[in-house]
Amino acid sequence: MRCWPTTSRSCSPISARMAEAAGRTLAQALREARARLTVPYIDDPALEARMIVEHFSGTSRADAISTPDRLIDTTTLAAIDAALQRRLAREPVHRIFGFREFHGLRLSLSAETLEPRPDTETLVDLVLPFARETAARLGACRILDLGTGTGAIALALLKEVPLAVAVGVDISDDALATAARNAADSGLAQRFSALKSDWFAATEGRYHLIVSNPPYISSKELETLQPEVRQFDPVRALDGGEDGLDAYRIIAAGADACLEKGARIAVEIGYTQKTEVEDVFRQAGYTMIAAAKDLAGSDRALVFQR
Ligand SMILES: C[S@@+](CC[C@H](N)C(=O)[O-])C[C@H]1O[C@@H](n2cnc3c(N)ncnc32)[C@H](O)[C@@H]1O
Repeated sequence: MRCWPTTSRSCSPISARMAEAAGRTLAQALREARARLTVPYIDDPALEARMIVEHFSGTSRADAISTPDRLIDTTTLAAIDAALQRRLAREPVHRIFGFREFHGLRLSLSAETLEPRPDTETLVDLVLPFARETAARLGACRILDLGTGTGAIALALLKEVPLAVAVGVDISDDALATAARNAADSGLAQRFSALKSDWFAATEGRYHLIVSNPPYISSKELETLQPEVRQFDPVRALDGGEDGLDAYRIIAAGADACLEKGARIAVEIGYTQKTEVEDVFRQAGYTMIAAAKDLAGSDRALVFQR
């Protein structure tokens, strides 16, 4: 662009305004987003930049390769810019989007739901054969999901086991509303009930399978969590009490009254907690019959039976 000698202003503000008015190409938007996200606390800036740009521009990886020169309009650029600012303020990408994929389901998030983690799919996969076998043998599998949050575990099991029904318990009204919405959005509402309860306090009936990813971080560890977790996941979903085991003790002590004969209890655990959680359930009369590690090779899910 030509700068007229009669003006004392430098060229760049005019260039910036013109570029803004004209938008950016997809390749430019991706490059700029990656550069902005290149900060010490983001492990993979290229990946996160791509997720944000693709989400707000409605483009795909294939578009970035086949049509890198396509123009991104200024409204979309403003949305990308706002998302990048939120990410730089440590908000996780899926919180910014408002949803997260879990076991093939798209789950909405809300203020009081934990963002479901891929590690939790380990628990789902570990109990699926039992849920399928129970449903095939009895014509039903009744599942109780304690601390359901978005409904992630219960809904993933319902999706895979058409004869199963589930009750998702939570103490948070916001989480229960989100779980119910996720059930409806996933076409699973007829087999899912959201129940407000302090663990077992309001539950009724007996179940073939209890599943839970309870809060399991010790209270003193909470302060050491990265800001993405500490500031954006609800504390009630994280805080497991002084030693992180409070919820396991409550579940182990209260499960018996809710279990059918031969029923199982499956819990997610923190990667250092296998022995302690096994002890908690052993003292309550249960035997550990299966355990699984997550994709990183850490202990992640345990299954118990009387
Ligand atoms: C770690 S989050 C798990 C959420 C979801 N199941 C998942 O795996 O993504 C724990 C959940 O337990 C719920 N919770 C905490 N205290 C509870 C209580 N006393 N009774 C019932 N649910 C509780 C929280 O609200 C939160 O949704």
